Amino acid sequence: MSANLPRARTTDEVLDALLVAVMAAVLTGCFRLAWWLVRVQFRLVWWLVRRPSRLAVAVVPVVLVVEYDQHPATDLAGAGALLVAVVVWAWRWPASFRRRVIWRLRGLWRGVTYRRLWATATTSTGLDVRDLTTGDRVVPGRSPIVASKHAEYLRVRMLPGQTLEDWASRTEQLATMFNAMECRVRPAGPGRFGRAAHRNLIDVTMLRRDVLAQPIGLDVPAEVPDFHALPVAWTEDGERFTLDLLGHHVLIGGATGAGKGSALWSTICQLAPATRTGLVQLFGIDPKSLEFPYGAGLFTDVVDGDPETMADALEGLVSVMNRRKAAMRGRSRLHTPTVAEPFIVVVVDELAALTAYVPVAQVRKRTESALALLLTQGRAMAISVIAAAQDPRKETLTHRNLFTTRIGMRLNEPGDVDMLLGDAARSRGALCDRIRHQTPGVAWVIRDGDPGATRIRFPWISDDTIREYATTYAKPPAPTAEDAPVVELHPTGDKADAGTTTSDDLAA
Ligand SMILES: Nc1ncnc2c1ncn2[C@@H]1O[C@H](COP(=O)(O)OP(=O)(O)OP(=O)(O)O)[C@@H](O)[C@H]1O
Repeated sequence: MSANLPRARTTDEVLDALLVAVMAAVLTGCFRLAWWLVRVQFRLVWWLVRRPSRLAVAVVPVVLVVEYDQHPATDLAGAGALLVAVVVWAWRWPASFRRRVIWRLRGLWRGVTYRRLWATATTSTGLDVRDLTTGDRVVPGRSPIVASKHAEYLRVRMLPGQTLEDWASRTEQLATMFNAMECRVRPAGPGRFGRAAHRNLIDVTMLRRDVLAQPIGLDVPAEVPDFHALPVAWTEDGERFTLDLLGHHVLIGGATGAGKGSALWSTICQLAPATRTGLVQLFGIDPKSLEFPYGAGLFTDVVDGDPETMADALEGLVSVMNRRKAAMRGRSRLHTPTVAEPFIVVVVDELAALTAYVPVAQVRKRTESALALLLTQGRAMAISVIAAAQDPRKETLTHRNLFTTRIGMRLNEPGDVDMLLGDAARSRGALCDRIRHQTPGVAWVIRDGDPGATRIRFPWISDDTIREYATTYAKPPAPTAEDAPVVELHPTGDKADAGTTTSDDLAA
C-alpha cells in the first residue's frame, strides 16, 4: 500500500528545484534586459534620424560623464547637465514629457490593479480562450498601463478569432470590473515607427473622470493664428485640440441643440485677429439668418435666406478660386495666404439648406456644382469650407467624403454616426449617440488618415463674447477698386468678368 503513496521529496531535490527556478528567473531577466537594450539602441538610432536635437539632449550628458569620469566634479557636472536636459524637455516639449514620463510613471502604480484583475476580468467577460492542446485558459496580452490624470490607456492583443465588436460589447462589464466611469475600445493607432498597427491590436481607454463634463472657456486667440493648428477645443486628456484648417474642409454635424454654434464660433474667434489684418476673409452663408448677425464685423460678407443669392455667392467664390488657379498654373501647387490673396474661409450654417432643401432644381444644381468645385479644388487655393449640418442623412450630405475633418456632436441614433462621419466611424470609437444632452459642445472628431476618433469639447461662447470679438477685431473698411481684389458675394447684374464661373467649371 505504501508503494502507491507519493514519495516525499528529499532536501536535495527541493534545493535542485529551487536552483532551477532561480536560474530560469535569472535567464528570463537577462533576456528581457538584453531585449530592452536592443530596443533602446534602436530608439536612439531612430531619434538620430528623425529628431537629432532630442538625441543631443539625451546623449550629451551621458557622454560627458563616461568620457571625463576622472573627478567627482565632472560627475556632478554630468548629473547637472542631465537635470538641465530633463528640465528643457519638460519646458520645451511639455506634451511629449507628460506622455512619455509622467503618464508612464503614473501608469506604474495604476498598473497594480490591472496586474491583479486582468485575468479575472477577461475570463469573467468571456474574453479568454481555452488552449485545446494544454487545456489552459489563455488571456489576451496587454501593454503596460499609461495613465493621465483622468484615464488609463492600454493596448491589447486580441486572441485569435476575436474582433473589435467582441470587445466593444463587453465595455460596460470591463468598466465595472476596473471601477471606471466608462470603457472604450478602438482599433490601435499607428505603431511606434508610423507603421499601421497589426489588426489584432486594439486601444482600450478606461475613463475615470470626464473633464469635459463642465463648460469650457474660450482660448485667447494668437495675434498671428497658426492656420494649421487653431486651438479650437479641449480633449478629454485636458489638452488643447488644434484644428488644421488651411488645406482642409470641416464638416460639423449634430442634432438640434448639440452645440454646432460653439464649434463654428470657436473657429471664427480663433481666426478673428487674422480677419483684422486681412490675412483671412470670412464668408458666411446663413440660411436661417440667425447665426452670424452678432459677429457681422468679422465677416467680409454674409448671405442669407434666398437660395439664388446663396448660389450666386458660391459661384463668386468659384470665380476667385479659378483666378487663383490661373495665376498659380506652372508656378506653385499650393497657395500661401497673403493680405492681397488671403485665406478664404466659407462658413455655412446649415449645409442641407444649400443642397437638399432648395426647391428649384436648377438653383439646387448650381449650388451643388459650385460647392463641389470648392470642396474638390479649393484646398490648394487656400479656400476652406466649414459647414454645419443637422440632418446626417445621405441626401442632405452628398459631399460628406470631401470634408477631410468631420466632427460629430450629439446625434440621436447610433446609425446616424456612420452616415455623418463615414463608414465604420462608430466602431472606430466615435460614440456620438452616447453624448449626453447635458453636455452641448462635446464632439467626436474623425480626421482622414487617423484611424481613431478623438473626443473633444468646444468652448461655450456667449452672444456678448461674439459681439465683443466683432468689435475688437472688426476688419478694416473694404479696399477701394484699385486695392486688393475683394470677393463680392452679392454679384450685381453683370457677372461676366474674367473670373466668372463658366459652364465648363460647373460641368467639372
Ligand atoms: N460648448 C458649449 N458649452 C456649453 N453649453 C453650450 C455649448 N454650446 C452650446 N451650448 C448650449 O447649448 C445651446 C444650444 O447650442 P447651439 O444653438 O449652438 O446648438 P446647435 O447645435 O447650433 O442647435 P441648432 O441646430 O438648433 O441651431 C446653447 O444655447 C447653449 O446654452
